Amino acid sequence: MKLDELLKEITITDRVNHLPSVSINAIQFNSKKIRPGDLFVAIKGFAADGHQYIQQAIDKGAVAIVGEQPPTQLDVPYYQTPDSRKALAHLASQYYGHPYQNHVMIGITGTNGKTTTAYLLKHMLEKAGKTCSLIGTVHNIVNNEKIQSKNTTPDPLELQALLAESRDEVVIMEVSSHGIEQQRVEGIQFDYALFTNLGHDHLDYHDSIEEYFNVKSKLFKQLKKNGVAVIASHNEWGRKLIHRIKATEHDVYTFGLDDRDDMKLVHVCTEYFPLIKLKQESLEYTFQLPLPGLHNAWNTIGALLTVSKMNLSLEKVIATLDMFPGVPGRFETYSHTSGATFIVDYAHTKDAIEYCYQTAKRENAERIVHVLGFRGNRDVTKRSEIVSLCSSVCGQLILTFDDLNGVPEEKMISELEHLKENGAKNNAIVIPDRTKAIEYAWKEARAGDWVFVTGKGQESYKQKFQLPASNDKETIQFLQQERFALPK
Ligand SMILES: CC(=O)N[C@H]1[C@@H](OP(=O)(O)OP(=O)(O)OC[C@H]2O[C@@H](n3ccc(=O)[nH]c3=O)[C@H](O)[C@@H]2O)O[C@H](CO)[C@@H](O)[C@@H]1O[C@H](C)C(=O)N[C@@H](C)C(=O)N[C@H](CCC(=O)O)C(=O)O
Ligand SMILES: Nc1ncnc2c1ncn2[C@@H]1O[C@H](COP(=O)(O)OP(=O)(O)OP(=O)(O)O)[C@@H](O)[C@H]1O
Repeated sequence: MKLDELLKEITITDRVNHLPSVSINAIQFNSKKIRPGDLFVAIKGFAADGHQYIQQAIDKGAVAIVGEQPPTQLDVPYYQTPDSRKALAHLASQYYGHPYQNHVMIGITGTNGKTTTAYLLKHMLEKAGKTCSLIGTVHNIVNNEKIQSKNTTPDPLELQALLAESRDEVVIMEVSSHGIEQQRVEGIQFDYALFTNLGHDHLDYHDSIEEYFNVKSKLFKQLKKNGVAVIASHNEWGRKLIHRIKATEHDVYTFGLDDRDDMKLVHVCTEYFPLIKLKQESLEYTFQLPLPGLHNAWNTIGALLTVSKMNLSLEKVIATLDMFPGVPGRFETYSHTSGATFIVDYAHTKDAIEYCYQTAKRENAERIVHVLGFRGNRDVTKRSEIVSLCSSVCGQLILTFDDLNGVPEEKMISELEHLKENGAKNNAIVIPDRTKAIEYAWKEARAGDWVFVTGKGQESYKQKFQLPASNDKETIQFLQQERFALPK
C-alpha cells in the first residue's frame, strides 16, 4: 500500500521528508520486527519509549516513521501525530481494509465473565448455524482454527490481522480495560456491546474504580449508530452504565432481577447446575444452566439476551445449552477418592471467589479449602481484602505462588507471609510451590470438602515447580493417577 493511502486515516501535525508514493510492506510498532519497506510507529510505552528505537528501525529498513515527538532530520519521512497508539490502530485498520465491516461485531467487557460469556455466545450462535470467531483470553479462534492468545484484547496489528483473516460471519471479542485504554480497539465499530459487571481489579493500572468504570464504558461509544447495548443491572456499575447509555441514541437492553429488566431472572433452584427461570416480556423459560455457579446464570442470561436481539428463537437456543462443553479452566471439577471435590477456577477477584464459595455452600460443602495465589506485579491493593474473605470462610487457606511475573521469589514469599500474619486467621499456611500446595490439599482432603484451586485456570505455569505438571489440571491429574490414589 502507498504511504499516502495509509496516512489519510490519521492526524498529522508536522512532517519531514514527505514521500507520499513510497510503498509500505507492513506496519510495525516494535523495531525488532522491522523488515525492509516497513512503516515504524514509535509508541511511548510503560516500560520503554519506541522513539528511542527510531534509528534502529531505519537501520533495519524502515521506510517511514510515525511518532509523537517533533520531527528531527532523518533519512526517511517522519510524521508527527498527537497519539501514536491511536494512529497505530487506524493505520492497521486501513492497511487491512477495515475488516470489522465484514462481520457482525460483538464486544464484551466487564471485570468477570467475559470469557465465559464469549464461549456461551459462540456455542449459541454456532448451534443456530452461524460461523463465529472468538478473540479473547484463553485463545483466539478464527475460521475454526485455534491461535495462541497473548493478551485478552490483542494489539491493533494482531487484532486487525485476525479480523481480516476471519471468514466467519460473527466476531465475538473480549474487550479488556487495558485494551480500551491503550486504544487497541480504536477504529472498530461494534454491532453489540455487553457489560457483565465491575469489581475491584486492575487498580494498579487505573487510578480508581471510577476511572476503571469510565474506561470500560468507552466501549459503548464504539457502538454503531444502530448498535445494541446489553447491560447487567444487578450490579451498581451496570446500573450507572444503563443510565449513561440511555442518554444516547443506542438501544439498551438490560438483564437482572428487576421487573423493568428486559430479561429477568425470576428464580434459581440451587442445584450443582442451577435450574433457572427467566422472563422476557410475557414469556417464561425454565431450564438447567450448562455450568455450575450463580455467576454463570448471569453469563448465560447476558448471552441469551444478546442472541434474542439477533432474532434467534430463545426456545431453540436454550435447547442447545445441554451440549455446551464448558470453558477451559473455569469451574472444572475433579474427584478425589475420599469424596472431596476439587475445583480449578480462574477466579482472581473478590466477587469471583464469593461466587465460588456460594456454590460450594449451596452444595452443602462441609468444609471449604482454598489454594490461592496472587499474580506478581498485578493489583496488590485487592490482596488483603481477598485473604481476609477467604480466611473467614475457609476451613483451611493455603497461600501459594501464581505467576511471579518478574517479582523475585523471596519478595513474593514475604508478601504471602505478611498476608497470612495480617489478613488471615490462624487457618492459613504458606506453601510457595504451587504443585506442593495442591498436593498438601490433596493429601488432607476428606469427604465433604470443596477444595478450590484458583487464579490460573487453564494457564500454563511459568515457574518450574516440583511435581511434573505444567498447569493445575495436570497437577491434579498427576495426584489422581500416580501417587495418592487411595484404595476404593
Ligand atoms: C502494561 C501494558 O499493558 N503493556 C502493553 C503495551 O506495551 P507498551 O506499549 O507499554 O510496551 P513497552 O515495552 O513500554 O514498549 C514501548 C514501545 O517500544 C517498542 N520497542 C521496545 C523495545 C525495542 O527494542 N524496540 C521497540 O520498538 C515496543 O514495541 C513498544 O511499541 O502495549 C502492548 C501492545 O499492545 C501490549 O502487548 C502490552 O501488554 C503487556 C504485554 C501486558 O501484559 N498487558 C496486560 C496488563 C494486559 O493488557 N492485560 C489485559 C487483560 C487484563 C485482564 O482483564 O486480566 C489484556 O487485554 O491482555
Ligand atoms: N458473571 C460473573 N460474575 C462474577 N464472577 C464471575 C462471573 N463469570 C465468571 N466469574 C468468575 O471469574 C472467573 C473468570 O471468568 P471469565 O474468564 O469468564 O472472566 P473474564 O472477564 O474473561 O476474566 P479475565 O479478564 O481475567 O480473563 C471465573 O473463573 C469465575 O470464578
